[in-house]
Amino acid sequence: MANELKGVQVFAPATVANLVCGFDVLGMALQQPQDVMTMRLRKEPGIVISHADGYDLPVEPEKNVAGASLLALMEEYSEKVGFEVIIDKRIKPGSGLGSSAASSAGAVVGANYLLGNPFSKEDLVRFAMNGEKVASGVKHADNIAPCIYGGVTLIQSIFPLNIVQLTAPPMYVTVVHPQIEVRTSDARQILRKEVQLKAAIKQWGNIAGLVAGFLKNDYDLIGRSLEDVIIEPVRSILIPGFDEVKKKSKEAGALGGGISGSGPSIFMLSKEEYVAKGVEDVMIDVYTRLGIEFKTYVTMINYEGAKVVSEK
Ligand SMILES: Nc1ncnc2c1ncn2[C@@H]1O[C@H](COP(=O)(O)OP(=O)(O)OP(=O)(O)O)[C@@H](O)[C@H]1O
Ligand SMILES: N[C@@H](CCO)C(=O)O
Repeated sequence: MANELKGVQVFAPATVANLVCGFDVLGMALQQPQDVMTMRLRKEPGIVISHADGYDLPVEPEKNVAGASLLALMEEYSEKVGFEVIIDKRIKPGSGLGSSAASSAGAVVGANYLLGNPFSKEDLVRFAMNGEKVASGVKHADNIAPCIYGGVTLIQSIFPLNIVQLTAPPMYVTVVHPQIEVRTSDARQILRKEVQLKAAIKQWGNIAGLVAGFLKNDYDLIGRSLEDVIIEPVRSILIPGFDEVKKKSKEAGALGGGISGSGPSIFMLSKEEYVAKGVEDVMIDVYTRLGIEFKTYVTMINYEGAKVVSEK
């Protein structure tokens, strides 16, 4: 039954995909930043998108990731419906913090609520993956799943979709976003298509170690497993200051970290808040010296996914 309310406000969190070693399979939701969306049911079918931010993103439904995700949802809904969507992005597009996923996930979470929740979370991930296809050319769910489920998620399989929610201990996350844009589509194109067996063995050992570390609340194991021998060596050259930030953050006590999603943001995990703040000082120092504009966040893992926060 469609909700008779005029509209809802939805918050959709930033996410860190890959979590260093888990390319396309692991992701985590952050408490900050979060996109804000206002959604209403329309009397007429169709999608009307507008923006309350200065990013000049497309308004055509099939070009905007929110619209593409809603079109997929509408195709499976039993009746003809229409939505109005106002997007206020607080997660900069192309940041590597799951900006596209937040719009895709937020749109389908809001629509589901307005329609009286006919769809499961897994359905919503499936719909929102159509947005990722628009943004990066490929359907992947490592930002979408944590954005919808919250916490840390594992995409065990994408076709058929199998999402595993992982428990994870509280962690502080320090993020630096150098203000350069790295498009996910470009950052995927530069990757090698073949992997050496030796590197693959190292990588799947690290993925298994990281998942075990989360489930066992074992911070040392988490730290030891935050290593990527396949993707990071190729992509990190797109991010000035990457090696220095990583090295000095670990010296400051961080468990470890790496490229957030496809970059350019870098994230580091810490067990304690004072360490996370010391890591932020490291990041500020590196990017100030490099003369590159940047933004930092000290935040935490977010155990909640995108949600309706108020009815309007
Ligand atoms: N509503 C939207 N929000 C964000 N990006 C959008 C939206 N609609 C279309 N796009 C397009 O998607 C691209 C941004 O997605 P991209 O995946 O490159 O960045 P990201 O989501 O910040 O990074 P990552 O997926 O690595 O975390 C841009 O080309 C942008 O124009
Ligand atoms: N797994 C994706 C996340 C970015 O959207 C990548 O690294 O390309």
